Amino acid sequence: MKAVSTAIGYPYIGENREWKRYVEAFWKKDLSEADFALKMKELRLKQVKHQQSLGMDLVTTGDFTLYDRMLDVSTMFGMVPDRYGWQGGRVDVSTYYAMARGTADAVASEMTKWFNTNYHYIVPEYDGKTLQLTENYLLTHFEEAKNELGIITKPTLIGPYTFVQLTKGYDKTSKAAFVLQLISLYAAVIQQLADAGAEWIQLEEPAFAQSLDAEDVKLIQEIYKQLAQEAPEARLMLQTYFQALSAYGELSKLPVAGIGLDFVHGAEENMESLRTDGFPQDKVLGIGIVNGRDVWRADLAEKAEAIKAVLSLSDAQEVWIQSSCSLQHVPVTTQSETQLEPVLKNALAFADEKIVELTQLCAYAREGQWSGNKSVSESMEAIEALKQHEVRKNERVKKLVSEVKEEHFSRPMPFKERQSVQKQALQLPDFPTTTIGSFPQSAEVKRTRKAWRQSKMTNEEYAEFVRKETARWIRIQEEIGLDVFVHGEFERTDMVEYFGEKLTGFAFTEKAWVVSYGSRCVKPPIIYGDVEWTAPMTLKEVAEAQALTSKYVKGMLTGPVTILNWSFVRDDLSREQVANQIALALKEEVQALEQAGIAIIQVDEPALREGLPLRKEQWNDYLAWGVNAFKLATSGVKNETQIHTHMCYCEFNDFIEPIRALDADVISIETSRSHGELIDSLKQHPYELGIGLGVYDIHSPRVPDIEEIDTILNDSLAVISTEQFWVNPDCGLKTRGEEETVASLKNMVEAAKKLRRQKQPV
Ligand SMILES: CN1c2c(nc(N)[nH]c2=O)NC[C@@H]1CNc1ccc(C(=O)N[C@@H](CCC(=O)N[C@@H](CCC(=O)N[C@@H](CCC(=O)O)C(=O)O)C(=O)O)C(=O)O)cc1
Ligand SMILES: N[C@@H](CCS)C(=O)O
Ligand SMILES: [Zn+2]
Repeated sequence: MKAVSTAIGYPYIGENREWKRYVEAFWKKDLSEADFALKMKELRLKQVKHQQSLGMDLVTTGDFTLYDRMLDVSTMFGMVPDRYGWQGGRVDVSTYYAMARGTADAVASEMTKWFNTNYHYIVPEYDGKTLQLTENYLLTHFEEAKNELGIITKPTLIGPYTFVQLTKGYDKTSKAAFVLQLISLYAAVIQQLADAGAEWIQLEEPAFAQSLDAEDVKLIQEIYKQLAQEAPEARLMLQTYFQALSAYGELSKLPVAGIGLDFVHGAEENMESLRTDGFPQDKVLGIGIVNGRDVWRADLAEKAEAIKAVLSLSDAQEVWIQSSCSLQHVPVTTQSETQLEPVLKNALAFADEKIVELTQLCAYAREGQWSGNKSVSESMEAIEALKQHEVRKNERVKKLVSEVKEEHFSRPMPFKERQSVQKQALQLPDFPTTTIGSFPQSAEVKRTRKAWRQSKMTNEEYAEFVRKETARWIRIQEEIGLDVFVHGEFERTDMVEYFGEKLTGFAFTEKAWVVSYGSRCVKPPIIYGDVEWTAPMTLKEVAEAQALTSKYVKGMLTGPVTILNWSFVRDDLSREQVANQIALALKEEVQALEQAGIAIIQVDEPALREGLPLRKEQWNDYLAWGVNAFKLATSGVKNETQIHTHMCYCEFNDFIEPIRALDADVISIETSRSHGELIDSLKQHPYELGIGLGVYDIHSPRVPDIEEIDTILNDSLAVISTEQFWVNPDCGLKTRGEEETVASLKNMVEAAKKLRRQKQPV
């Protein structure tokens, strides 16, 4: 039997985030377009060569992007909305980045979460224009690897069904025209690749793992039938991931040469499908066996058993031993980490280490046995050593978790009554204005933090810097005229990493970056032990800020589910158990803030929705414990204390009920890029708690004018009453410049004042 090692994709940022530096240098005009193109090409080739040097049999191309791979497909097919002034032909790099980031004249395209990950893609917009093949970038990437390195790679692109599912702008009537054009263009791209010598072309179809109805299955069958007819020579590898393949019986018969299944996140169901329906003899089976979503070293013996079990059910003549999904969701290599304690480091595997595991498992699959390989026992020992680590044996945490009772999950007074108590206590004006938490992380803020981290500054000097920056922004907020202030989060690198550094059970890394959106990266902490609160984490900064003003300063915490979903999490406990540990730690912080006189406390949960399973039938289970974890952290406060939460980067239209279940007194949510849709949704599902719909997009340097905000506010009045109405931007302002932030917020405050005048009884 033939066995091939491969990965669905590889992280493009580079070991030292070189990719990010080049992209941002180009944006700042520190790099010319020609030099930028050259640097990108060098990086692509380096990454292909590197993966081959690790022993991988079949390296992927097309997993590299200048911003986002969904945007790559949109622009390849000429799906460029008119507002960017594109005249046809090749989509130049400035139009490409205009779509991603917006310009002074044109708002950016919408951005949202990629399935259940912390990666965000640019939502394709279909506006009825005829699609066209502008440039086959996949061919360029394939040919450069072939010609310059002599490596025949496997080009990959987001598959047509997933692309259609994630595109906005068509309706029932225009869908058929859109899909038909799209298939022909996909076929043309694929055929060109096959003609150029690509032996395999990979189509990524994570949407095949979502819940599919009969109509979806029919559409998929039509798309793939048509593709096979139009590109008959191409060998297509259909990759599904993040869950088991839905409608396996029908979809495993699609006219493709191979199918990849996720045997990590959909293992049981995929195994059951193999047992029931078998695997087509004429197809290659992709066995997604090494977890592309975690950072843990694989237990090779266990994985080998799993491969054996799959093989016994499939009878495939050729298998690919591959990652469960693209490795873009994990950092590049553990070798860059110099500070991690050995027991932990030894139990970790990032992308490069996972590739080595794939090659080892592939050799096993090929030979049917381990041949003189120490890796199996080494992996078992590393995992066992971590299991026995003291950090997993915290009796205080175990006791606290065991003492949690039903009453800890809810506030004693229902919302309506709390609302009047809080109205009385807080005495805020109608349409109170506020921000989401962070203010610009200027170059000076980042430089100072870097100097402190490198011990070039004492703790006291750094704390004094943060205090001054906070005080400056308290004055700025006073000048702007906001009603509820924030301290600005200047002490934080990242809203999750910061808490990870303060709580026990977390490890943080030096270079373990993954892309979150565009060039923005995050360094998820690693939860490897029991999570415990040992001392206040945010109190000093918030209390100092509060002492500087008579306005309320919101306490600012990241919620338990967001900390969980944006970290790499130990796999020996359930996610629910870890969420409850985090919630109990946050509960202590909430109480510390309240005792210090902080009257409004915001607990952000932007990642609650992203954690939803791909299958709708599994949503309730997840939401039950997710919502409870939030309530566990926030319900212990007095009735007068106002709990806020915040969410962003997601579709809220089907999420109003879970938001209500949080029972937060106020939620601020991102809506400016999809305001109309949320208003429609709120019409259908009235919401009675406090709510602030984001009034401007914070991803773009563009300053919204008063009229624009005014329109959004007035539209919102159709679904939100004065008693519950808050005014705020979409999200935190850490990525923005100071000047544009102040100008935007002044306009926001003016628009709120206008609304107050408009609503005043005459
Ligand atoms: C709200 N969002 C978040 C998500 N996930 C998170 N974990 N956190 C989030 O806030 N998911 C959804 C969204 C995604 N949004 C963003 C927004 C912005 C960023 C971002 O700006 N990332 C930064 C890295 C942040 C950070 O940790 N910065 C460090 C500096 C690290 C660094 O690069 N230092 C440089 C020196 C810098 C200098 O000299 O000026 C170096 O060491 O060389 C810090 O602030 O100290 C990014 O740059 O990408 C992410 C997600
Ligand atoms: N409080 C955080 C939330 C981001 S989702 C911020 O303002 O950056
Ligand atoms: Zn946000």
